[in-house]
Amino acid sequence: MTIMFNKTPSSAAGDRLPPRVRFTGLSAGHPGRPVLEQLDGEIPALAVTALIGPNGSGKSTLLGVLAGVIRPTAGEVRHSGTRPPAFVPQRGAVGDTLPLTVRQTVEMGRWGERGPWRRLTRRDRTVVDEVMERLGITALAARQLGELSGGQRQRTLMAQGLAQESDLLLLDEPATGLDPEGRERTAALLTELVADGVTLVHATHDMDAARAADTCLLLRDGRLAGQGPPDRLLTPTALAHLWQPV
Ligand SMILES: Nc1ncnc2c1ncn2[C@@H]1O[C@H](COP(=O)(O)OP(=O)(O)OP(=O)(O)O)[C@@H](O)[C@H]1O
Repeated sequence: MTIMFNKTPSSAAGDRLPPRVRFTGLSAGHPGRPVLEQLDGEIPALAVTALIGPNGSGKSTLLGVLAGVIRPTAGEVRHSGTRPPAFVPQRGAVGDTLPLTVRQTVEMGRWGERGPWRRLTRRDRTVVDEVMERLGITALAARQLGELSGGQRQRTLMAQGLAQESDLLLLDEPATGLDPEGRERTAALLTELVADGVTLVHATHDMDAARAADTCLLLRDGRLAGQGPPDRLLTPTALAHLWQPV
């Protein structure tokens, strides 16, 4: 098993960018539970990739591997970026009872840069201010995480991810449970982030969000069932096959 970070991305003008992440023969899972089996694929740079598949097909596990929080049991994951990825988990995965305000939660996004016990610099505070403004949560700064609605908590976690200023943002179902306006704002934000130089991967059950992505990875029972642009990949036949019982 190998995980590599390449510090020198080649970006000669006009060249097709190398993928931000390439994985080959990738197997991974949880203690006593193998999930992903022998995946070969890539995450194109400066694009939105949607991970699609039924419940339990391995989307969150793949995000965990890309984020570096789950170690592959076999295969290779090769990163071409210069910064560690930022991972935004499903909002349900974050405890309601954590005694943290919204601002403190977003500030944790700077810990990778600063360490948890150091004072934040002026620049750190500016980054935190900017991402909170961008996500529309400035007015919630002093509220406890546990007092927020689902959508507000989702935006707070997203702000924490953005505060890391990574060039690879991994989002686990960022729009689940949001109202239509919230889903539209999330979709617009993803497009803006790519324009800002971020590579995005999001797991989703929302077919509109998947169709708006540049590329899709279809997972079925821990295996890669397809990879490519949504108009080619998300055909009625492919989707019917994906959701057939294994
Ligand atoms: N912490 C864990 N320990 C053991 N098994 C786990 C753990 N997390 C997930 N699993 C199992 O791994 C498999 C893949 O789960 P994963 O969360 O990656 O699927 P998913 O495609 O993201 O599902 P969903 O759409 O429901 O979020 C499932 O069988 C799940 O039960």
